Amino acid sequence: MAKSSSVLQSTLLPAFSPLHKLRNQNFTLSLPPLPVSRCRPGIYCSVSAGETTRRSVEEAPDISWGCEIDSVENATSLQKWLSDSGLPPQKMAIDRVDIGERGLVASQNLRKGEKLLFVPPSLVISADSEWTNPEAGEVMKRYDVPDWPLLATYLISEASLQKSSRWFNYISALPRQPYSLLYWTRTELDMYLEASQIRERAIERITNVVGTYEDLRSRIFSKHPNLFPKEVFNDETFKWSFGILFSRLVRLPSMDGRFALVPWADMLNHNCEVETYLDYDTSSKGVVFTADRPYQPGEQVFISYGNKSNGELLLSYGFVPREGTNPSDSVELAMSLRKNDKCYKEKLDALKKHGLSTPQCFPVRITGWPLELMAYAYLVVSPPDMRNSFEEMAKAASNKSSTTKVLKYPEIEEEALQFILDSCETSISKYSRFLKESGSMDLDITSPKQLNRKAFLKQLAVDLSTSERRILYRAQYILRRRLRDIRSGELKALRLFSGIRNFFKN
Ligand SMILES: C[S@@+](CC[C@H](N)C(=O)[O-])C[C@H]1O[C@@H](n2cnc3c(N)ncnc32)[C@H](O)[C@@H]1O
Repeated sequence: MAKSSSVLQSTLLPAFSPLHKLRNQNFTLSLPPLPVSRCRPGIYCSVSAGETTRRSVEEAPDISWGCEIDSVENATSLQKWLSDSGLPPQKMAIDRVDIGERGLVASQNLRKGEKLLFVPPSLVISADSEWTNPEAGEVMKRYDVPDWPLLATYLISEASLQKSSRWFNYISALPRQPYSLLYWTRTELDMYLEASQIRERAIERITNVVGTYEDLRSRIFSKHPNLFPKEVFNDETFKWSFGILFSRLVRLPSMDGRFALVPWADMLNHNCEVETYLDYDTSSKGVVFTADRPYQPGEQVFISYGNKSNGELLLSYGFVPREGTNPSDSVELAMSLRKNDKCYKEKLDALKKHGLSTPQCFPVRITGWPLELMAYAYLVVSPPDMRNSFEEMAKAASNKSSTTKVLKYPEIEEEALQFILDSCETSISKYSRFLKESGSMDLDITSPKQLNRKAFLKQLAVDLSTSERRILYRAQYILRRRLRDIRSGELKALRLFSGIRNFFKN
């Protein structure tokens, strides 16, 4: 399903499309935003289960690199290797933490405004990094592969070379199974995220990853099987490498917007209340962030992954911040043209002309909804005698309108608001049904490990649904109040009118 508004775009949002769609275009990726998340001790998500994974496991070997996400041992070796390789002495250390399992913790007082990290470019992985297997790198460059699939292939290539790769210590400390919706099976997505539009986004993303791998396989790997053997470069290893990229890749604005994996910096967890981002510092020539608050020794240090909704955080990073703590939270509301509309085709053509469709999703926030959504609602409810305005409405709904003028059609405002309210209520009822049923949902468990996984996924889905429904409840409240005001205003006008009429009669 398409999304028209750019409200959710942030500089740190990964946008990813398969090669067959984006050939010769640059992939645009970036890192994530920052809400406070709840710690869920004792629940781990390290087991693959479900039909997709089972099938893949039969076809391809398990990922044999990386570690359990809470492993501090590998992180300690990483820390040592980084300092031996030129990372300056740090005021933070890797440790087990309440939020995010492993994270960076202040080892001394940190001042607000202080620059931290200073990871040199030699320790950063980007599209320009040297390949331990130079022939494989040459082939990928010859095909002009864009950054995202290039980096995904690079990561697999280096991981498979184990100790011969200079990144061995880094890769050993990466999670063997990154938390991300890429690891949810189709059944799990359908069962747990049935009410949320994030389900569609996850399916789309999984399809893109599979499509990208298939494209690389048919165009490049199959022609160079010695350099890219199937046992190493397969859909399972690509799921892993893309999972790592989605949850750890950053865009560095001061390095010409380059995408990079920054060892050490990628141990920082996200907090919605923090407003500081990673970037390259031209004066110190290293990747830094500036502390936006003081930290005491032992306190966990956070950065922002960008202004992302809870759904987007779940999609890329596999966690949902605690309800009400994410000021950037939003929910996608789906709206559709009415099938029995006499002007259905004309309206659809107008939408298509501006890159929109039916159904179409718009982000609703706790503070309100975008003007594009209102324009779309006007188009849906407008009668045939307003056909001259269809074009203007579709354009305004697409966010491409050059004027900042707010569309106003007083004659259909009430109907448009009622239409949005109906869409909200349809969506609310889906969330309520899921939340009610989730209490008695059969988890179909066959082992204790699966119990952990299923309970974990279900909890994430409940948290996401609760936070998305909360935004819709707020929208419902505002819409009802507005409609009440309009209707009572009309009533008053009507009374006034009949009063005047009676006056003249008498
Ligand atoms: C860039 S890595 C941060 C380091 C990571 N904690 C580790 O141990 O490798 C991003 C991952 O950290 C975790 N994470 C980051 N911020 C979090 C938060 N606020 N709540 C829960 N998990 C978080 C998620 O698993 C996410 O996919």
